[in-house]
Amino acid sequence: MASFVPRTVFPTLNSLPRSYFLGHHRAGLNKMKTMLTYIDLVIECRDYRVPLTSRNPLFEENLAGRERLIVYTKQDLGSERKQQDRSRENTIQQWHQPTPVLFSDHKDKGSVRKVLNFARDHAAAKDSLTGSRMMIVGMPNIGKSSLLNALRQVGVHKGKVAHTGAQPGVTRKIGTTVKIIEGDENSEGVYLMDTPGVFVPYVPNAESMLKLALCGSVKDTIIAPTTLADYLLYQMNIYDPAIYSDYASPTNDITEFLNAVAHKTGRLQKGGIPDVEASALWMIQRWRNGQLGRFVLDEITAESLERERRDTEGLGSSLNQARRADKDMRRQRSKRSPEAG
Ligand SMILES: Nc1nc2c(ncn2[C@@H]2O[C@H](COP(=O)(O)OP(=O)(O)OP(=O)(O)O)[C@@H](O)[C@H]2O)c(=O)[nH]1
Repeated sequence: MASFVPRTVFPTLNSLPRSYFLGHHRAGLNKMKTMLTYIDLVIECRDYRVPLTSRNPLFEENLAGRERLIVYTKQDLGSERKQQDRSRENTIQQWHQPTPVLFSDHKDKGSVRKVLNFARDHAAAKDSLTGSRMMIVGMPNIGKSSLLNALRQVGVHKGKVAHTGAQPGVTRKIGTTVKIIEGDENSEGVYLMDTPGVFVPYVPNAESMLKLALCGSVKDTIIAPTTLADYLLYQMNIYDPAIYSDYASPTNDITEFLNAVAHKTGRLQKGGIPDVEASALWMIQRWRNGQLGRFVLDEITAESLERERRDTEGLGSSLNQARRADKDMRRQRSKRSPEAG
């Protein structure tokens, strides 16, 4: 029997939107800038599955001058092969030096405690009677509010305060400031401020947009579910096609794959026609929940990290240029196909 050969490249989709920088992202970022004078530490979240793609240069440019801790969230969703994970994490930590880096899973108290210990040490070094104020920032749906809730739970044993959700944009305004470490006779304790997710102004290539959408940073209405599922199939095949063996045989054909999933899971329309869209959304959701393999989407090597730094340099400051380019692209796309907008 011929062995299965996965695709080694995903087709370039020039018509894919490359921007998702919304009004409340801009407003949120502006507000964060005005709050910066009150902040001692910025906790910047990035997604463990896309360490490169979830970097938003806007934070570095706009929140400069404050110490930063980078936390890679959703560690549990990107790890299955422990040995590889550790080596990847070491490479990431070296890349960021001297900025400190931690990895978190909001349900793992050990990893949450590491963030708390960092915050405690940082506050202690400041040695202020009025305590310490920190701000948590990151791309939409990256897990900021979940981490804030977990820090509060582990730190001061109080329940959830910030709303969380599986779609981006649950937090739309700078709002909840919560105590995460109790004070004592020397200090008032540590407070953390939640902020809305801010998307990168312009995504450098279509594949990065697919990665961000797959990880949930973009609303599911922006990219066709079958396109996203095709990208997921491409990534699953590179990782190990056996992870979907309950639903389909190894394939590079998204229609064949979704038809098989629809039949296997009973997602059929009238007359037994496979509901490919519902099947696509279901597969994407399963992957997002870690039920369809846990693996990262960004290749992490010293070279890929350096390449990414070069590619995204200056992207934050070229916001207007990025917006114009995106508008042009949309205009061209709607001329070609009215349904693609
Ligand atoms: N498996 C896993 N899921 C997580 C983790 N952190 C957050 N999530 C999930 O990711 C989704 C988004 O989490 P939120 O905390 O609402 O993300 P946010 O960054 O505050 O989102 P915005 O409101 O868009 O700014 C939710 O479904 C969370 O349950 C994590 O460490 N592991």
